[in-house]
Amino acid sequence: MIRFEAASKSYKVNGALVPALQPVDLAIEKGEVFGIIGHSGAGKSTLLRMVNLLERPSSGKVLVDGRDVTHAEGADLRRLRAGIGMIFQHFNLLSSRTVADNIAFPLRLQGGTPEAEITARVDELLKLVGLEAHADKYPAQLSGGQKQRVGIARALASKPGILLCDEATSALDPQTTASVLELLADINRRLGLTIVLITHEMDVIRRVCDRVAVLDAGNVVELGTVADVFLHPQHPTTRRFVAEADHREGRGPEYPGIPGKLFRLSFHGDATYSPMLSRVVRDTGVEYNLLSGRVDRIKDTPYGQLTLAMHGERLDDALAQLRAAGVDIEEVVK
Ligand SMILES: Nc1ncnc2c1ncn2[C@@H]1O[C@H](COP(=O)(O)OP(=O)(O)OP(=O)(O)O)[C@@H](O)[C@H]1O
Repeated sequence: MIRFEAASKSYKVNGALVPALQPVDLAIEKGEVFGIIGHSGAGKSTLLRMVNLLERPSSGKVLVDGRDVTHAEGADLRRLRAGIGMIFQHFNLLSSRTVADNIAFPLRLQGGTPEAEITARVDELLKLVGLEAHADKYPAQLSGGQKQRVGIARALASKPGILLCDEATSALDPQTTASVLELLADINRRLGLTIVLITHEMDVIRRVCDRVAVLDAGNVVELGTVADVFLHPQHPTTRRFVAEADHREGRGPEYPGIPGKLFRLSFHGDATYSPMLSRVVRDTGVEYNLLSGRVDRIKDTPYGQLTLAMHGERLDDALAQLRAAGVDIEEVVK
């Protein structure tokens, strides 16, 4: 539904062209929540803003719903943008307008919608984002989380098929972040909306996204389902993001003198809650020390990750049994 075909971007700085994004090939499916993660300056905003042509690619193409929109102008561009909502880190609300008027703003700007219809739509959106009681307040009277809810309602006013989220939770505390992400997941499920979000936090990706692209210095260096990328990060940049999200320990020097080899065991889905480790340990007689562990969720699916030091004569057998039961095992170099 959204395709980048060798889409690149360079900016003119002091007369010289500076590359921000190398040619990117990427397909984002209808109805998925797609995350783009990268450090500051990696090119995330540039890539996101090419979807609604706030930035035009310097080369290559952008296709939305199968249509090449790279050079869309005038009415075509307006139609494209009406079908794509956007929310921002700092909400970008109009401070002199009430919540209801902020939400109604794009419909009034667009024109052609009768006022009674606008009022009904605003009521519906206020309910969707849980702000029924705040319609007549001004942005300054709202918390950050409430402001972002207004931003979301406003972005959905013209019933877009795509929602772009530009660091939408970066200015919010962890609890408010969780509730806004939950709202986005709910909207995705209920309205079948395609959501593309950019973030520098792996935890945001883990909570709501189906797939993720990792950007590094203008290149997509890793792309896959969140479970694959989160549990088996390949690129050094991805590994760093995952380690930050995990507060992960388990690298050699922290465990001097621990006998055996170190392994990271990853469980995903039903395997997470099955007692297979104790079964295998009993059966093979291997010994283990638990060095670190975490059980959590990737979107709606449980996962677990344990770092163990294991030793025993039948270690290979134990590893083979665990693998056969669907556990991913990675040896950690001490
Ligand atoms: N309008 C512009 N003019 C010149 N250079 C730009 C412009 N916009 C972005 N850049 C440069 O392009 C590169 C990518 O920027 P971009 O904003 O896409 O990265 P980002 O990953 O979104 O970073 P951040 O997380 O800090 O917003 C950076 O080096 C940035 O300085």
